[in-house]
Amino acid sequence: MENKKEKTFQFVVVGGGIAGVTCVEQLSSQIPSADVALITAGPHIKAVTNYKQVSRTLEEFDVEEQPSSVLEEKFPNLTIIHSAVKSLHTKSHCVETADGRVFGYKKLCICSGARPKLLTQDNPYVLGIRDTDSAQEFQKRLSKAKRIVIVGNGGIALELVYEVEGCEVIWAVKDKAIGNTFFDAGAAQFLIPSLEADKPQAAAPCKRPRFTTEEAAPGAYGHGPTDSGSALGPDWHEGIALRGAEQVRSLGDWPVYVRLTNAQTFGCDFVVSATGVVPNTEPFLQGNTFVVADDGGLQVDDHMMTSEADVYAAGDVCTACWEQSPLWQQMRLWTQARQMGWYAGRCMAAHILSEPVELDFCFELFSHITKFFNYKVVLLGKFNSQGLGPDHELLVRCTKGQEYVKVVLSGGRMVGAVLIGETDLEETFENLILNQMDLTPYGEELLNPDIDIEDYFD
Ligand SMILES: Cc1cc2nc3c(=O)[nH]c(=O)nc-3n(C[C@H](O)[C@H](O)[C@H](O)COP(=O)(O)OP(=O)(O)OC[C@H]3O[C@@H](n4cnc5c(N)ncnc54)[C@H](O)[C@@H]3O)c2cc1C
Ligand SMILES: NC(=O)C1=CN([C@@H]2O[C@H](COP(=O)(O)OP(=O)(O)OC[C@H]3O[C@@H](n4cnc5c(N)ncnc54)[C@H](OP(=O)(O)O)[C@@H]3O)[C@@H](O)[C@H]2O)C=CC1
Repeated sequence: MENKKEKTFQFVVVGGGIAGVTCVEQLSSQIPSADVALITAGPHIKAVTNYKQVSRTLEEFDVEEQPSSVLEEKFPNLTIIHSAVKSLHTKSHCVETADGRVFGYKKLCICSGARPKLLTQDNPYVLGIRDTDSAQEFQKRLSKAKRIVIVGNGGIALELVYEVEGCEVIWAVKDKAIGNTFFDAGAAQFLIPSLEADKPQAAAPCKRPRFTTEEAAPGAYGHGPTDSGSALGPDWHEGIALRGAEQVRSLGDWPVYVRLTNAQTFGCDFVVSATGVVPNTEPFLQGNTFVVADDGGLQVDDHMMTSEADVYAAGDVCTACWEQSPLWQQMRLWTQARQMGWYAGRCMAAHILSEPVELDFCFELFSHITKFFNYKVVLLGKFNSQGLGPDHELLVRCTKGQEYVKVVLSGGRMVGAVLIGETDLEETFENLILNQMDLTPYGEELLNPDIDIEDYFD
């Protein structure tokens, strides 16, 4: 391999998604003279735009698909190589691309993302949604569909059941409440009426969601991964019509049938498997000795380093295996991909410059801003009481159709919160979680709507 190397770069980053691009930007601005290469399978790169720090840990931004030349113009020492990495040779510090080229590295960061974890593989009637291509394929199929089955209860399913119009939607959920990855049953109950109501911008004329509470039978149907590009992100469905063909077919005439574990069988035009993701590790594992976490991600330490020397990883492909703050957990999200990519770049540069680097503050507190069913949603800390014992306490305030506020207390201290609607509480609650003040004296007054909580804690 050694003598096949076309060039050796100081830094090589694999993957043009948000983690890889942020890592490259960080490396290029920290050491402008360094030779940096970004190797990516897809034709475009993802860039963070309109970045806004909302509070100490909450951030909001847009994501834009851009031609890679924009990045190369910004950073003259950056080379972008459009090819998939086929193999990695950690001993000789080089990667081989699908078009047969070999590049050496001093430090490497793997940011190859993840792909949909489909119910079954290689069935043309089961789709996953990940990148622009798979979203377009979904839209094309939906335009002719009269009934679809959506399996899964996480972010993608929540977005789809709200957005899809003109097509009967059967939503197969194995939990008792909707949105289990983000919400508890109370928040789910608050959101349900939005599914039945007309959407603000347009009515949903033929939307007939039906809810089941059983898991899809494992022998359902599958289709191979279609995910060479980067993952979609906030507002991915804006600008693409998610409208079906409106009329319902007669029974007995469907291209595919899904049998659920509650013994019900549904015919449909196709199945969307919105059942989570699997990290893209394949080309990197073979011949190397990476330690892989239970969820299939490359294990990384508090410097984003994998178990292989000089190899870092960031974003959806990695699993955070450092001793974590009691208020943070990994979720494969846009924000964490940006934060990890940025921090990995910082660590790689610091290691080359022999400078110390400490775990970034953003990993102190889990925070996420998003939108579901047209409501602003803010999640902080252990928002779903993750990992807490039975002695934790919940305070809830709910105004139907307007807001849902839940606070998680442990030992009298706030450790998490769910804020749905325009509550304006995120900054105050973030502070209360970060400073771990004993809130026992305030009791339920904490959520009293007649008290201006911001003034209260000033
Ligand atoms: C439909 C959808 C909606 C979402 N909505 C939200 C949201 O609202 N908020 C939120 O926070 N998160 C959201 N997410 C999650 C978010 O998109 C991901 O967590 C994030 O994009 C991960 O970024 P990444 O850079 O790690 O990986 P990706 O974006 O997957 O990028 C991986 C990159 O690696 C490249 N690659 C892969 N293998 C190779 C290889 N062998 N060689 C070279 N290159 C390779 C790919 O081409 C790609 O460019 C959503 C995800 C989906 C699918
Ligand atoms: N607004 C946002 O922040 C959004 C974020 N995303 C992110 O994109 C990624 C992909 O989204 P998504 O695919 O929805 O993944 P998620 O991990 O969010 O959710 C997967 C869901 O599928 C369920 N599930 C898994 N296997 C089965 C099965 N065999 N039968 C029935 N249900 C099953 C899971 O249940 P269980 O948990 O019990 O295993 C879970 O409810 C995630 O990282 C997600 O966080 C996506 C869209 C929007």
